[in-house]
Amino acid sequence: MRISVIGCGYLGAVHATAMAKLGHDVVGIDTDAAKIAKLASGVAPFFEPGLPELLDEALSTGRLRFSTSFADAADADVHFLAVGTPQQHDGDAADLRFVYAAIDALIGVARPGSLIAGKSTVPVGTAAALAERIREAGSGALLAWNPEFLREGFAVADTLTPDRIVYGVTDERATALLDEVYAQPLATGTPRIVTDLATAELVKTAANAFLATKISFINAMAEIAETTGADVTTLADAIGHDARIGRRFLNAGIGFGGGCLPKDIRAFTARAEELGRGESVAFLRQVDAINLRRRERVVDLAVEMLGGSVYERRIAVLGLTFKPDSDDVRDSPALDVAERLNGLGASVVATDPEGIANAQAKHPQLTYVADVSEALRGAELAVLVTEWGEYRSLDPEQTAALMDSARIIDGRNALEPAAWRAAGFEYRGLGR
Ligand SMILES: NC(=O)C1=CN([C@@H]2O[C@H](COP(=O)(O)OP(=O)(O)OC[C@H]3O[C@@H](n4cnc5c(N)ncnc54)[C@H](O)[C@@H]3O)[C@@H](O)[C@H]2O)C=CC1
Ligand SMILES: O=C(O)[C@H]1O[C@H](OP(=O)(O)OP(=O)(O)OC[C@H]2O[C@@H](n3ccc(=O)[nH]c3=O)[C@H](O)[C@@H]2O)[C@H](O)[C@@H](O)[C@@H]1O
Repeated sequence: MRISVIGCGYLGAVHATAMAKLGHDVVGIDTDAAKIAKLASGVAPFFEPGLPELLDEALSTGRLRFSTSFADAADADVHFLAVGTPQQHDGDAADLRFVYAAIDALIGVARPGSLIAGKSTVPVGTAAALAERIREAGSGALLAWNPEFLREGFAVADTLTPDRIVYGVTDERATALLDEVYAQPLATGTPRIVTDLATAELVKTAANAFLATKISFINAMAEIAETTGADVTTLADAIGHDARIGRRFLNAGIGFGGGCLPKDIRAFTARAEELGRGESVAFLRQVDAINLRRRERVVDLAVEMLGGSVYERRIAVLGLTFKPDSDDVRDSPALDVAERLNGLGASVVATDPEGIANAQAKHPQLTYVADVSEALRGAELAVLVTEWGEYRSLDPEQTAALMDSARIIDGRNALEPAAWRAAGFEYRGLGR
């Protein structure tokens, strides 16, 4: 099939490349010329394990190309819409301007009978409004919503072998086209849910809201554990054995960040309020508040451990990205903690295996070093805020030898407390 992917950010670049891997003839379109030039030359514009190899392979087969011109999408059978839907600058709602700009551009080129399949995460009701806009413009293109559930760091596998595929459709022709697109994963038994537009949009929003709630639930338990001397990690293991609860997404720590969970729960709340259903998801405000409190907790702990002030004290911040195996620092709790400590006058030295360039672009005033040993050297406190494998496997004795004082905050509960304490560390986790 001929496929266009509109918007080649984290989602779109992976989707375009994976579609070529599935045997389709793909063009990726983005308004960012620098990004398109990189992708076209085989360079992934962000860190995602497995993507460079897949990109190379797809480009070499000739099945994948990139362009800044919507005209190059004109002959596609299916256009995937993967532009950003960030939080508005002055509120919680999603900023849909990129979605509308892309739809308007597509209306100008899409063939009658071709399908525009939305992958971006949008407030419920958006797809119906877009379908109306397409119809009013007299375009014969169809619209479907086909939300995406990939996780950064596992994006390639999540796209090639998804847990499920959801189509929101109003026309059987859309289902048939999407079945052709996903023939390969469907043939291996991937569950396919065909529904209406609103349900498809809501499935995505609900999934992210649930995941965020699960994380804030365990972080709320961490707060109680901190007051009672209980251990939240043991608690998570114990409740996680109940298959109805499950252990995944019960890791307490400095909480969730990234380009999706935080903005998606806020956009959901804003949309529900618009619909007069604010009370139905009012708990999501608590989910957000619990999450943000965890960042403050780490900063308070740092102040406490350094005897009341971090001013001019050297602190090594290990991690900048919102999670390991990503270079994404959008709404990163790790970067936020580094920034807050810096704001209190601490002498912060931050490090990350992949996130320094993006962090530097956002917060140029922080001091960054590429090497973790250099970050630790002379520090009076280490704060682990992104659980990269290389930080998890740090040797406590060697770490103590590098630092001025053996103090560590394990903001992701990723270390073995006994081993660090045995090496002389004052070790503090979150809720343990
Ligand atoms: N990042 C992720 O892991 C996932 C993201 N999503 C959703 O996918 C959407 C995109 O997210 P990301 O890829 O992370 O965002 P992003 O910000 O990395 O990428 C968006 C891209 O769209 C491009 N763009 C903006 N306006 C355009 C236009 N009119 N025409 C063509 N391109 C245009 C931008 O230049 C940018 O490259 C969001 O709605 C997000 O919630 C959903 C699942 C996973
Ligand atoms: O809509 C999206 O963009 C995506 O958002 C999340 O994926 P992602 O943002 O890549 O990252 P997650 O693995 O979900 O982690 C999100 C945040 O939660 C934190 N987290 C995760 C799990 C946990 O137990 N505890 C915890 O604090 C992570 O450190 C990270 O900051 C969802 O997991 C994807 O299914 C979804 O497609």
